[in-house]
Amino acid sequence: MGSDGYIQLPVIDFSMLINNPNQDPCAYETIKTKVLEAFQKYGCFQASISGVTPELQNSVYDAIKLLFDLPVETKSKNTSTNLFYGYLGNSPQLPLYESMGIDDPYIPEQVQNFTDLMWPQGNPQVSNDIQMYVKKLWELNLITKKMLFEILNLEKYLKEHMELTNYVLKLMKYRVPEPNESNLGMHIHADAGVLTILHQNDVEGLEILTKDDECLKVKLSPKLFIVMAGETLNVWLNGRLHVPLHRVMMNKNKTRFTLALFELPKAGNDLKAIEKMVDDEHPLLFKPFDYEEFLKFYINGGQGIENYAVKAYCGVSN
Ligand SMILES: O=C(O)CCC(=O)C(=O)O
Ligand SMILES: [Fe+2]
Repeated sequence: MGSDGYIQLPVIDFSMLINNPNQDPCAYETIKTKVLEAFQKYGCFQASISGVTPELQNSVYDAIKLLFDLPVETKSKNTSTNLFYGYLGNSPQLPLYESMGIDDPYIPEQVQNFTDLMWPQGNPQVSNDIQMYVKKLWELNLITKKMLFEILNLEKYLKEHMELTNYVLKLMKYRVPEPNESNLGMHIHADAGVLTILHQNDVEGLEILTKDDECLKVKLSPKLFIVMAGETLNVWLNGRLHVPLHRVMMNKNKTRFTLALFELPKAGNDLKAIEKMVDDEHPLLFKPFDYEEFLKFYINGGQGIENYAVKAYCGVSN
């Protein structure tokens, strides 16, 4: 499966699809199949998309670097309605890690408010670049979800499920470990939400645990975005996909920056399997749950929590 400790993830080209009125229906169908197969086998894939120029990417990463160079008092002004998504840093558990989050980042004013908070004198360039970048990540999220629901014959459930979630853009930094420090950037975990779109700068570090229990590195390519399934998606689909466990290990002497668009459930909704996904062959795997209640359980170090936290919370034991 892997060579030289690297995982060979499927690479799927979306560049002809998004915003293309002359889209080839055959190409669309082929990609749909690839998406489903990738999610079933790996729980993730790498996507290429159009409209993200190297200039835009460089400019966004330059901006992130400037952001993390701001004083802690300024960075701490970044708060989020989603737990864990406001400014985080200096954690004894994850000393290398620092992050900031922007709620509903597809709304231009949200990004603008964030940059105004960080740079009270304004920074329209950074704000515009982040907005453009988020738009691309968001389009990729939407088309992936649409394809997945279509290929599973769940089109009629798509709209109602889209109303159950919101988005957070997370900007992350991993500093280089000191000689006496562990190089663990982030503990092994599965993402709890629906879909995550990840992009990193020129420093590798993401590792994925395969179904064969091998922890393999993801090969870096500035042109590729990682699309990853989260546990909530698998609750909706009653376990039809693989949800990958992953972690970050810092292997190089270079600071690592990551951008991630997380799709997360809104509080106050019952998250449960779509009826069509439950039958004799596929018995119910998860009890309905509320994301906020799950987070409370998680924070309190809930019983039985291992790497698959949602499964530990609402998995049906048999
Ligand atoms: O930085 C990365 O590449 C991964 C981050 C991650 O897994 C997460 O924030 O859930
Ligand atoms: Fe993650």
